[in-house]
Amino acid sequence: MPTPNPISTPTPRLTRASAGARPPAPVRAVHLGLGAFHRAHQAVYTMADPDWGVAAYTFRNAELPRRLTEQDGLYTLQVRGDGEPQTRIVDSISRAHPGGDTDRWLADLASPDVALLTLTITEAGYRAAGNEDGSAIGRVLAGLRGRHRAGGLPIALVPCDNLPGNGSVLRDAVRNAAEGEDSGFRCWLEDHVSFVDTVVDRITPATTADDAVTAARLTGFDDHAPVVTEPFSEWLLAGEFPAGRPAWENAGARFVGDLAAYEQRKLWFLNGAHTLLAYTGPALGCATVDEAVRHPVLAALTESWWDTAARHASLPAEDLVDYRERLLRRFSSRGIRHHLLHIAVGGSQKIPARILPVLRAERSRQRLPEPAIAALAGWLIHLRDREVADPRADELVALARADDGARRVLSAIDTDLADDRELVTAVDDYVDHLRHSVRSNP
Ligand SMILES: NC(=O)c1ccc[n+]([C@@H]2O[C@H](COP(=O)([O-])OP(=O)(O)OC[C@H]3O[C@@H](n4cnc5c(N)ncnc54)[C@H](O)[C@@H]3O)[C@@H](O)[C@H]2O)c1
Ligand SMILES: O=P(O)(O)OC[C@@H](O)[C@@H](O)[C@H](O)[C@H](O)CO
Repeated sequence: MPTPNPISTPTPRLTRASAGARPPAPVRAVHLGLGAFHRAHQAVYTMADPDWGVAAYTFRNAELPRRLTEQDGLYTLQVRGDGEPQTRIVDSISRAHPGGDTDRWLADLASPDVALLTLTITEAGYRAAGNEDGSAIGRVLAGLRGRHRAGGLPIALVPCDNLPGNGSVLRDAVRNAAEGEDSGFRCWLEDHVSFVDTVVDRITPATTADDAVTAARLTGFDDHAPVVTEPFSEWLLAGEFPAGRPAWENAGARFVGDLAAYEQRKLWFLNGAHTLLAYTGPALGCATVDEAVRHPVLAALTESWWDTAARHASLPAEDLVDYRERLLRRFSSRGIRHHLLHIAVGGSQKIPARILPVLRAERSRQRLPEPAIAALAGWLIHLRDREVADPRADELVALARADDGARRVLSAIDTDLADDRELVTAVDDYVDHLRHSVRSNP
């Protein structure tokens, strides 16, 4: 006998009403660069303080804010370790807007209720000058100008991108962009705008179509904007919040006096290893971080990178041992499929902060550290063979494809290293070595 068809009820769309969520909190924080990471990190910390709601803006994307608006700002966070994912409905985004909604942006930044602006605009976002049409820095400057005119209440700017001294980098970018402005506004910027330094950490890959299917299975809601992330999360901040801030510490954020040692640990050990794997992994046939750290050659290179970086790091050796062990577990997790080619974007902005400080320290001791050379050689292959997404792509691809490509590419990021013949030869030899490895392990 045929089994009768079960009566299927449609999965309800995720909204505040269907999920029984609280009404949106009043907007007191603005975010620029609404993507996966903001939703897995800052928005989750802000949930710990129900008095604070976020108005979140993308840079250009209009689709994500449309989906989030249809869901009253709600979305599912899937936290994936090695077992069944845990889910959480995040409700701190009160409004979502496309970056092109300029009137709303200016009104939000001028609002006396708004006390802070967080940013995830990628490393490249800090490069573009404020006067470049529609640049992130230009938008921030326009917002601050409007705030100054509207009464000039103080505000904190909180960059959450993986850059050394991200608060200072943002302050310099805003100051430079404001050079032609009137002195009243420039003085207000100095006195009333605080630039907070942060170290942010939570591995959050780009969302895939399957993630929505899993979210529906786990929560019973149809969610068009889910995010997948890992269990680990860290947020360290140093700076002033002159108009107040959410109680982010309730969710584990830490406010510290000096970030330098933590920043070095994060950028060298986590992001440096990611950068190394992003450029060597694809050359050895690996697509994701977890695959790469299971490849014996890449696993050995990663350990060797950490040994090399540890020789020059400021934190005590025992802290670094713990950190490395935990990193290896995070990188190996099968719950997170973190694509190497996604991490490979923007090498010209990342290599100088993550690989070169260690390389310079090693060269000053006449050592040729294999993992740093491997990262540079892998980057060269990437520039020669792949479609390159980098703010300096045109220039770098042309340099990489020239006869003495290694020297030329190095000269674009550090002229002293480009004059180091032993290093240039080692990078060239490593390119041959990687290409030979691919041929031997197709
Ligand atoms: N994803 C992570 O694991 C992670 C962890 C720590 C820090 N971060 C930081 O967050 C950033 C964003 O990561 P994500 O996962 O949200 O990426 P995403 O691709 O989901 O979103 C990126 C956001 O940045 C905007 N953007 C892109 N180019 C820009 C530019 N030139 N100027 C201004 N804005 C720009 C995009 O429009 C989008 O809103 C990263 O670049 C990194 O600095 C990410
Ligand atoms: O574009 P990047 O290199 O800044 O980021 C890619 C990953 O290395 C990064 O997003 C890490 O997952 C993150 O920094 C973990 O906290």
